[in-house]
Amino acid sequence: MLITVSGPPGSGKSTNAAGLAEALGLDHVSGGDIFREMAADRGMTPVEFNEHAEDDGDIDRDLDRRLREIATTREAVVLESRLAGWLAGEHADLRFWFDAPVDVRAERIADREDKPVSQAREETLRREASERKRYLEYYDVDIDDLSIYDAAYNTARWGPDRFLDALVATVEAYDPDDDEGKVPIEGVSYDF
Ligand SMILES: Nc1ncnc2c1ncn2[C@@H]1O[C@H](COP(=O)(O)OP(=O)(O)OP(=O)(O)O)[C@@H](O)[C@H]1O
Ligand SMILES: Nc1ccn([C@H]2C[C@H](O)[C@@H](COP(=O)(O)O)O2)c(=O)n1
Repeated sequence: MLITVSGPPGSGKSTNAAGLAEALGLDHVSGGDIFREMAADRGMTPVEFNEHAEDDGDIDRDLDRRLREIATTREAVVLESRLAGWLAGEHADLRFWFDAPVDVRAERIADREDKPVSQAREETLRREASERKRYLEYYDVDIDDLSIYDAAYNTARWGPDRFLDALVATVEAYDPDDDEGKVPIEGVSYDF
């Protein structure tokens, strides 16, 4: 089984993808971990590397190529990244989208990164605008198009434990032999 988890910064992808993988006995592959490894290899912090990615399109393409490779060759994985659902395409059994209001996400990020909420909010909005433009330019992907997802959640509506229970229940209700309503992914240029 391949499950993808996508969403904006601070939506709870890493935390809940890890929990889901553990609950289901699947591997967890985090785009964030690979991104941080790539930053460390170049002697940069993730924040510096993020800024660098705005000028150097090869960073997104390199990360996304690695993630697509994983999506198309591995099984029994929860794959989590901004574009995991788009990258996995038809290889994904289930594609999830997580989100939360920007004020909530800014608070979470401020807490996680020990910075003022106003700074986290401003950085997050700026980064999202930059990513939106890059994904359109590189892959013809409109990140605001949620039509490809099998389920989209506002993680702020659920406490962490109840959210994980809801996710596990959704996966358990999944029938791999039933393709009814599955949205095909068309028009993406996997041009890494
Ligand atoms: N359902 C939830 N309810 C409340 N808090 C949550 C929930 N899910 C995750 N969180 C908290 O939100 C914070 C951000 O989560 P996480 O790091 O998983 O986000 P992310 O989407 O992976 O972010 P990024 O894209 O920036 O790496 C964490 O501190 C996590 O504990
Ligand atoms: N093309 C990309 C670029 C970045 N990501 C992810 C990986 C991390 O979770 C995150 C970077 O950290 P953040 O900006 O949220 O602090 O973005 C990706 O999935 N695809």
